[in-house]
Amino acid sequence: MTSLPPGHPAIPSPRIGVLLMNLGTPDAPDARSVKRYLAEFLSDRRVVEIPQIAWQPILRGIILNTRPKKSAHAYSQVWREDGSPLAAITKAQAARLKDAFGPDVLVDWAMRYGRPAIADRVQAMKDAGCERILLAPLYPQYCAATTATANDKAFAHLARMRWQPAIRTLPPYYDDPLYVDALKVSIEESLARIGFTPDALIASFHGMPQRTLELGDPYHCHCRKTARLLSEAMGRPVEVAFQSRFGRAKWLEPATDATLEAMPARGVKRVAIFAPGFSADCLETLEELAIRGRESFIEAGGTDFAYLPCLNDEDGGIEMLARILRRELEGWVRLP
Ligand SMILES: C=CC1=C(C)c2cc3[nH]c(cc4nc(cc5[nH]c(cc1n2)c(C)c5CCC(=O)O)C(CCC(=O)O)=C4C)c(C)c3C=C
Ligand SMILES: [Fe+2]
Ligand SMILES: [Fe+2]
Repeated sequence: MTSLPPGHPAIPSPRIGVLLMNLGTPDAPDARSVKRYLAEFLSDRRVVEIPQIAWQPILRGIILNTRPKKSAHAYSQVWREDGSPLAAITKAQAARLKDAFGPDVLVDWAMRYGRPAIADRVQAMKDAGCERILLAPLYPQYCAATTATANDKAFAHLARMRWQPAIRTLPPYYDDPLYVDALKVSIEESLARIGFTPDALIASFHGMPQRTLELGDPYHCHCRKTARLLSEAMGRPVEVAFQSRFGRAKWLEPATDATLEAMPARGVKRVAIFAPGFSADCLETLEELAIRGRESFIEAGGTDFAYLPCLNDEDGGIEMLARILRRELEGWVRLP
């Protein structure tokens, strides 16, 4: 607190908001909800970079008539009592960070697609008196299809305000020692629990089209650097693979599924796989890696498979997020 002359009324500290933003998820694991979610997600020009005039007929005519049923089944396999894992974990992260920052900082969470909507939560912060807001896309590696589109959505809402709050955005933290160390500690703790010594460690990142890399998106380099720093920190090799291919275009390689299927023939029969690009476990980790990845690895002749969880709302991950967010709040508020 700055010291005030005697008798001067206390100046209320401006309220600060921290908005955690993640990708989004359907409201329920049924085809209707998934269709609504995918229609919004896959109409985002940051995500599918094909001219809308060519893309919308494919999306509306084919994809939205076939994919929702399949995806809904996948979601139903990982759905929790408190909802979609991505939403439940992001909510828990916000609750824990609230405790870390004390009463001067309002911490909330929102999703780029679906609910809670970014515009609604930015408006709620403004209505609560936040004059300064830190937008925090929870993606360690920058990708226009994730980081930029989340920020865009917040800015689109701010564009409608006469009296805007001041804004900062959390930079990507793919090479931050705090992040790399949190990953190392979490992975080593998980490895101590799985009951076997893996022949290989695989870092599986979400993929994106190869063309996006050629157009200058730094995502691929960010993923590679995270894996290199992690491998150096752990003193052991970490293989990189890219998962969740979507559509017919060429995506980043090597693909996680092909990597897992090829390993047993190379003599790699025990693997541990983790997903450092996801700040919370979700469909892509719990279903694609932990369920389908295991099945295809064992079918290909593997003997032991372990999926190691994301940082989620565990102590190490929350402490890391609190510290990187705190750095961005510097000068805005004196924190406990
Ligand atoms: C972490 C980074 C992510 C990048 C990069 C990314 C790119 C990307 N994704 C699609 C298509 C789909 N992704 C889907 C789910 C999904 N994707 C991410 C993260 C990234 N996506 C997360 C966290 C999730 C999980 C959401 C959940 O509810 O748990 C899906 C939907 C599920 C399905 O039907 O399979 C699609 C589709 C593209 C085209 C893309 C391009 C750059
Ligand atoms: Fe995705
Ligand atoms: Fe690269």
